[in-house]
Amino acid sequence: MTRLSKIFVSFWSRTQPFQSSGKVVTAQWRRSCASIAPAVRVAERSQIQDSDDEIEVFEHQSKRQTEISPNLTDKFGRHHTYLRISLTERCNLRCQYCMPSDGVELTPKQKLLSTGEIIKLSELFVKEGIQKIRLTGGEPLVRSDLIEIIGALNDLRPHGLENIAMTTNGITLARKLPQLKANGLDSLNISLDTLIPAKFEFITRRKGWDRVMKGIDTAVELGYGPVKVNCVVMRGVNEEEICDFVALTEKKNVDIRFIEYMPFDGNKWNFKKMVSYNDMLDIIKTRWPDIQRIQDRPNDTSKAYKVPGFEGQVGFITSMSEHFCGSCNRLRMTADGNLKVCLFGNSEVSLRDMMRSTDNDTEILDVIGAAVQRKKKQHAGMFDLAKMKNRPMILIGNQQKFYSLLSAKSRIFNIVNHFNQTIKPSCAMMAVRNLHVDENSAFKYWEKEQADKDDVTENYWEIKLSDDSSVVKGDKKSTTLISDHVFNSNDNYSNKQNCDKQLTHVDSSGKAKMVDVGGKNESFRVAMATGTIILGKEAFDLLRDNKIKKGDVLSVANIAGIMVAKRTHDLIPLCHNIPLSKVSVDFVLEETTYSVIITSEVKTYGKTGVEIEAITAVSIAAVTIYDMCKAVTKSMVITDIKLLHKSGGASGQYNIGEN
Ligand SMILES: Nc1nc2c(ncn2[C@@H]2O[C@H](COP(=O)(O)OP(=O)(O)OP(=O)(O)O)[C@@H](O)[C@H]2O)c(=O)[nH]1
Ligand SMILES: C[S@@+](CC[C@H](N)C(=O)[O-])C[C@H]1O[C@@H](n2cnc3c(N)ncnc32)[C@H](O)[C@@H]1O
Ligand code: SF4
Ligand code: SF4
Repeated sequence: MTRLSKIFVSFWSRTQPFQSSGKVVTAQWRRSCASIAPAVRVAERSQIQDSDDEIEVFEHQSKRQTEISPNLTDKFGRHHTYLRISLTERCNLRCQYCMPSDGVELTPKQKLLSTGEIIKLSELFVKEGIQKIRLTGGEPLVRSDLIEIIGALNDLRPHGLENIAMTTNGITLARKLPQLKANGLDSLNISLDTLIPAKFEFITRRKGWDRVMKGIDTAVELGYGPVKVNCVVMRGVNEEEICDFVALTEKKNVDIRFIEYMPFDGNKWNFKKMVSYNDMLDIIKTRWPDIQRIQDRPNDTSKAYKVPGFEGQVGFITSMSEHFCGSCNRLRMTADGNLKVCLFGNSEVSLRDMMRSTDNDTEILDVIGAAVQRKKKQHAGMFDLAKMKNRPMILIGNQQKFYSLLSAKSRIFNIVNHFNQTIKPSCAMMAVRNLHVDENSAFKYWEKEQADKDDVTENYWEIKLSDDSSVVKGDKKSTTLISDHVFNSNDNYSNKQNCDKQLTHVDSSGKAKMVDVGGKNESFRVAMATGTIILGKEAFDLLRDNKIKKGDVLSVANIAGIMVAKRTHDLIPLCHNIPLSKVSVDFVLEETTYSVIITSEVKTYGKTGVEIEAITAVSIAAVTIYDMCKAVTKSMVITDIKLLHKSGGASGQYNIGEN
């Protein structure tokens, strides 16, 4: 059968119940003979010969009766009724999976779409058949004209716009939502990857967990239902929290959507970090075996599930393991005005330039139509995607610029390398550790301190930064000064703590003692710790590719961390022997700094906390990595070991940065 006749059959069959994936689906979509014509023209124009199997196109029952323009119909018969507009490249978070810690180089303002241009393009698209517009970014809430834009979109309803939606990180949502709703915002998706505040700070590199939670609650209170919560699941980062997220749906009308981690330029995607739909479902089924698959909403990216009796629901966005390109109805507009017909496609056309050079809408529509025609049937598959060039999720700009931005951490790594050759390793360790305390500000402070010193004596060293070849000069004395600066602030903290509290591990005669915890109440206790080992390029590459001669480094380090957590009381003199209910040790490979970030989580139901166990697990995992890689290099640095989070017990919750 030729492709053309297949399309005819396909359209005819939509007026009948038809068979799909083994079950009968009643076609909700009705289309007049007249409206078939454009699709036939599409097929003729693109001269498609026998291609792969026909794509099933599911369209939802639209209140709108106007025809979808052929400009928005691709050669596979998919009607594009959903436009995602990125309003900005800027963001007040720095999620690890989305953007580098230093941010991305921003496009100059004059190259970004103005308010008027966004509204004009939206109108053009709506008149062609777009029924839903989602505002996204970057972070759409940082755009000051957001309320105005939503109001203007609201005015497009008579032309057929049915839904105005927004995806946000929720940081400033609670305050702004009432006005956004009043202006016409219909639906809300809010991103939240963890229920642990300290982990939020780790993932997003910023504080704000409680503000996001407040945003979610405000959205529920204002009647958004269900509020969709996006959770990108990454192995070793938050897959342990999947059930906690599901539990949230018991009392809240939220739709928690677990998203498979997707590869974008610069986000260090790695197959091992991705937790697949099936794996996530298995985890949930261990606690709720009766979780049920429920009807998806039309054109949803997610596969919907519900625990019987729970108010909300959960879903899985399976872009990697089971793509949903067959029912794709999406187009995207980047903040600098490029039309992107596929999230993973790298072909883009500038509607901004068209719009700025002509008043003729037909010319713009022709460009849109041609781009839609070029849309591929589906994305390339996760392994190929990982190798492809595509914008980072947040970045709207030039790829090379993005790559030339070296993170502060990689600058620090260069410094370590240099230190190791020129001054005492202990100084290097100190400087690195202190720069790590707050890598940006410490680095700037250090640069500022050294900027005026241009005489190089034997006590001075100089460092060439590989990103811009600039030279930073310093001396050993001032390295120590930086150390004093940072240590002092920490010392102040610990001195204060010591003043406030009596020493619990020393008796009245000054002799060390083990605290008697027999009288304490038992409670559920959790501790999380983290640490970093900087390996250097050679060892890092070998470890990443699992080619270290001694064996599978991360597996051995994982076991070492778990084992030692259980034996902590044998190693740390005054530590109690605590029955642990769980120990996990996870690793994130940081390509830019050639380092491994280790996190551990330890749980118990007992009379005393497990932070020492968590810190010990991280420490020994790091030392194990060192041991297994030392044949490759000896200049590895173990650094930044610290407690991230502690909860349970009478002393309350501790989150790094908060207390
Ligand atoms: N493959 C693919 N995945 C997408 C696309 N759009 C969104 N996603 C995935 O969906 C996740 C959540 O995106 P959202 O901005 O909340 O949008 P959405 O899921 O399309 O939202 P709804 O309109 O509510 O269906 C993203 O992180 C992606 O993983 C797309 O066009 N293609
Ligand atoms: C790019 S953000 C923009 C909107 C807003 N700043 C936010 O975070 O919700 C849109 C969605 O993409 C998701 N996302 C970003 N990078 C991703 C990745 N590598 N894999 C899967 N989802 C990702 C985010 O979690 C978020 O839900
Ligand atoms: S996912 Fe959203 S909140 Fe996070 S960095 Fe990207 S744009 Fe910002
Ligand atoms: S990958 Fe491309 S074709 Fe597939 S669903 Fe996403 S935008 Fe559509």
